Amino acid sequence: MKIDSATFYKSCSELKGLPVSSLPEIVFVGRSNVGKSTLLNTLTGRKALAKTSSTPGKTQLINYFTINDRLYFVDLPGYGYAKVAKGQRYEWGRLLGGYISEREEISLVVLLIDSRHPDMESDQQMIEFLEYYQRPYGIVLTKYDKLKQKEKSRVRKALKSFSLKTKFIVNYSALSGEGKESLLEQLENYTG
Ligand SMILES: Nc1nc2c(ncn2[C@@H]2O[C@H](COP(=O)(O)OP(=O)(O)OP(=O)(O)O)[C@@H](O)[C@H]2O)c(=O)[nH]1
Ligand SMILES: [Mg+2]
Repeated sequence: MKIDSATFYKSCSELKGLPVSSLPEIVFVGRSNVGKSTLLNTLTGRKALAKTSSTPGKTQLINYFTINDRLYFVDLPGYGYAKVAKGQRYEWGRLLGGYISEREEISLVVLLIDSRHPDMESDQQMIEFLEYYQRPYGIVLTKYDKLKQKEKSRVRKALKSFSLKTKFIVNYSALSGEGKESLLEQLENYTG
């Protein structure tokens, strides 16, 4: 797909605040700090569309962006960040889990996994969750620029053992732009 326009639409702190429109939603999930908001910015070519931070836990709400006036990209709070207060973690988990399991408009979940750590338990749990609720999902390996050559061949192997139902695996670097075109091509199939 080609992105002609991308604008912030709204933030939701509760499931009942989600938009009532029936546009398809492509959702970006992953551990805190994996690069979800950064990916949204590089993918849309809008540097400051989504707020990013080097400190985990930046995105705390469900953020909607309107793409080409016909679908939404949705940026979610990350999971797996131990330093977040317990009550807050519970709250995010509830929001995240409720959204993914119940939201009918979701056409694809893009699961971002740090290419340096492809075997985190929380990511495996997310994959199980997605498969349980029969959500179509694809995997993006982020921060690919940080990998050494030797590590690159190891990553996919590690992933393949537990992510059998993924629609795609794309290597992505926000720094070099690697993976951007192939991810856009994959997303084309889920624009409704
Ligand atoms: N080297 C490198 N750094 C990246 C890449 N993508 C993201 N980062 C850095 O990773 C950090 C976290 O990025 P965010 O996009 O804010 O991460 P997030 O997943 O939205 O995090 P939360 O909102 O806390 O869940 C920032 O310092 C980014 O600059 C990448 O492809 N390569
Ligand atoms: Mg974020």
